[in-house]
Amino acid sequence: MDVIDDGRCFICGKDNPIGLKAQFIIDPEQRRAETTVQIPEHFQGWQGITHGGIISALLDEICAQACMGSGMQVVTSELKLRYRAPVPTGSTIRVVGEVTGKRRRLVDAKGRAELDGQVVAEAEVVMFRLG
Ligand SMILES: CCCCCCCC(=O)SCCNC(=O)CCNC(=O)[C@H](O)C(C)(C)COP(=O)(O)OP(=O)(O)OC[C@H]1O[C@@H](n2cnc3c(N)ncnc32)[C@H](O)[C@@H]1OP(=O)(O)O
Repeated sequence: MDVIDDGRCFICGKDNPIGLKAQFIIDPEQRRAETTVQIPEHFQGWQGITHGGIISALLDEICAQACMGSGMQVVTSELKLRYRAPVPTGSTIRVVGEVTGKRRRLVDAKGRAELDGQVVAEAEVVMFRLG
């Protein structure tokens, strides 16, 4: 399986006009990635509350970025999520991911989203290494 980054990812793509255009701080030694994003109003589910799928996508992406930042090309195989608190649209959240282990072609990672220092969602992710 080949994957291509053409800049149109709805989380990170610079060329996706309706995307979040997230930018990442990558620490390859710690196998860690971090981003801070403001959630636009049009990403709501319930009135005024960010859709859970958006939070999920951010946690998926940050874990993928932590893998890619440490030199591994991956796709997501499995994602387990815990939503701890609602995220109001318009708010700015910090999303952090890190690689926690490797098993043959599988890479384990975990991520968390924080609002004002409070963890609002956590994820455990299994990535599949390509190549
Ligand atoms: C520009 C930046 C973009 C960032 C993107 C963010 C990340 C994403 O959103 S990626 C997109 C979403 N993910 C996908 O589209 C992936 C879809 N899935 C697939 O393509 C395939 O299932 C894939 C590649 C994961 C595995 O494919 P395949 O070659 O069929 O392997 P498969 O036979 O299923 O598994 C190989 C081995 O790994 C094991 N395995 C795979 N996944 C898991 C898992 N989650 N847990 C345990 N074992 C697993 C299998 O059991 C198997 O083991 P064994 O060899 O012992 O039988």
